[in-house]
Amino acid sequence: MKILVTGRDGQVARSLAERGAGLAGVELVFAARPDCDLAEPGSAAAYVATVKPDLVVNAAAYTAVDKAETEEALAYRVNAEGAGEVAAAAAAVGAPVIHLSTDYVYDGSGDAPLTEDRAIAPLGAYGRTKASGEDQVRTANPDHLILRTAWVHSPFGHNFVKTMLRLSAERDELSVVADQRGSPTSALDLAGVILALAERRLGGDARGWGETYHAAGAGEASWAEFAAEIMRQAGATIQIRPIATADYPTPARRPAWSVLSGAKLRGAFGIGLGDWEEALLPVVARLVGER
Ligand SMILES: NC(=O)C1=CN([C@@H]2O[C@H](COP(=O)(O)OP(=O)(O)OC[C@H]3O[C@@H](n4cnc5c(N)ncnc54)[C@H](OP(=O)(O)O)[C@@H]3O)[C@@H](O)[C@H]2O)C=CC1
Ligand SMILES: Cc1cn([C@H]2C[C@H](O)[C@@H](COP(=O)(O)OP(=O)(O)O[C@H]3O[C@@H](C)C(=O)[C@@H](O)[C@H]3O)O2)c(=O)[nH]c1=O
Repeated sequence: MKILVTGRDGQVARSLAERGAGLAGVELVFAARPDCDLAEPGSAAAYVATVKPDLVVNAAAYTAVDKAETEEALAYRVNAEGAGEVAAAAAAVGAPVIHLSTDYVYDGSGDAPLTEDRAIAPLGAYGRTKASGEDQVRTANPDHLILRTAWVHSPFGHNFVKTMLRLSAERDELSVVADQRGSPTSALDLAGVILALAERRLGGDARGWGETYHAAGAGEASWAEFAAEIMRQAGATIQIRPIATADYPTPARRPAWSVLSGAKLRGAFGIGLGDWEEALLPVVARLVGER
């Protein structure tokens, strides 16, 4: 069985490569950006038609949250139209698609873990383009799973854990927002869940497909608490100073509350991600070890 993953060099794709290496009966094919460029109409269709996968994971995306405020047309092309084209290309070869979306489709209201039936209302351009991407995937390929994840970190690419570790080597104190709460997620754990879902589907069990699920680390944290735990695990002595969002101005607005409930995914498939603090341990250990 052949699984095609777009966005070869991203955090989730590289985690899929690591977790999926040596899986019996599964061939993973990774599409690099030039070969399957979601910004180029027709590129995904041609690539998918050539590879003829049994299942597609769309892990490619425009993920620069602040930059998207001034590049929304490009972000829309990649995250909305491009995602729709990947899903349509999968449908054309009879393949189901697993598409990744984000907690930034929510407006940040709430004080209990969000469930998937909550109305979406993105605050920024990135979230808007991802919300539209969900719709385009649903329309283009009814045989889909949309997984909304959040606050993704890994030993790969760019992420908050790497930023915090880099800054901790340069400063004595770090100011980090304490009034945005969410669900830190290890891309490695997420990859394990994606592969489990894909294997079950390729084994012929399509129950639970055609739906949207949350797939994020269990528990919750503010960015400041996330940063403090990163420092604790890294053995760094730097002080994390909790601040308000207003004291850390950014071009894009971010949700104040985007803690995601994993109950629907667990109910449908009996799987989910573990506690975020535990999932962070191997990531921090690897990154500290690489220094
Ligand atoms: N990172 C996070 O915190 C979160 C991510 N998500 C979602 O999860 C998914 C995976 O995210 P993650 O792995 O972290 O993202 P990354 O930013 O690490 O990787 C995204 C990949 O997409 C590629 N890409 C960008 N533009 C294009 C394009 N035009 N055509 C083809 N490929 C392109 C990038 O290529 P290049 O390497 O050349 O830049 C990169 O390799 C995305 O859908 C994202 O929206 C959801 C919630 C949180
Ligand atoms: C670097 C830094 C950030 N912050 C704040 C800014 C922001 O509110 C929060 C996170 O900042 P970042 O810009 O690193 O993270 P951001 O790019 O907003 O991360 C998001 O990426 C996209 C792709 C998603 O889908 C989301 O789930 C989420 O993971 O931390 C500080 O308070 N202090 C700091 O020193």
